[in-house]
Amino acid sequence: MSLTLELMNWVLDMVLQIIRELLGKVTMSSEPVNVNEFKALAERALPKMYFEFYAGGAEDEHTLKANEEAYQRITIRPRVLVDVSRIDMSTRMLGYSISSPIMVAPSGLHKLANPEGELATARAAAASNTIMILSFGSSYSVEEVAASCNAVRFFQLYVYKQRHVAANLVERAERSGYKAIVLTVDCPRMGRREADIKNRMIVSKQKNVEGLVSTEVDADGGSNLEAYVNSTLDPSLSWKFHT
Ligand SMILES: Cc1cc2nc3c(=O)[nH]c(=O)nc-3n(C[C@H](O)[C@H](O)[C@H](O)COP(=O)(O)O)c2cc1C
Repeated sequence: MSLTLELMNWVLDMVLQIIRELLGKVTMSSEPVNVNEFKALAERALPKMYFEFYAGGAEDEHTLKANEEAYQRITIRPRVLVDVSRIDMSTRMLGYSISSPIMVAPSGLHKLANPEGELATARAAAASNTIMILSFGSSYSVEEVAASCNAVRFFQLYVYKQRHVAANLVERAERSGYKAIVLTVDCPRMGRREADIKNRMIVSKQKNVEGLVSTEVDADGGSNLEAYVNSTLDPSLSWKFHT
């Protein structure tokens, strides 16, 4: 009798063990393993308007496609029988050591995807021992991101028609310990992002310019975002730039 009970318990344990393993495998296999799978998850998780803001490009998206295809033309040439047991991809950027030549590029409005927005991105940059480039159009302010973690931070600057805005942001970034200014020079006009127009993409409050300029926008037929950028950024910015 006791032998039968023992046997039953043993079988039950085995079954539970197998179920646990199976469940484990199911969870593991549904974990995203590459950036395309993360993108598919984001599409499911985010409102269409926000997903297309992050994932979309301008006009017919020729440049977006060309950028992705460019990576497919890069081939890594393996050199066999080389000791790769210890790999060091670390490098230096403007004198700062980073774990690999990969940094966080500036992109605006992270809070549309997650309430922690750029605070979380900066934490991830710190954990990966790389540099966070905070966008001028961040959802959290220069100061809030600086206070949230000790990642090496650069600040990306757009130059507004009102030059005092750029001066103010540079001063605040310097005061908050940002180590470099990354000047964006390819946005004298916002690209015509058709998905944003169709979605009537609303530009959220520009945290960094609160109190400096009016954040009210007249959508003027285009997307709210396009109208905002085109009415604020200085299209006359050139090599002759002076304050
Ligand atoms: C959703 C999104 C938002 C972006 N926001 C900014 C920005 O606020 N400032 C900026 O200088 N560049 C911005 N960029 C441009 C990126 O920093 C980067 O230069 C561009 O995406 C090209 O790199 P990629 O081919 O790796 O995407 C943004 C790009 C995306 C996709």
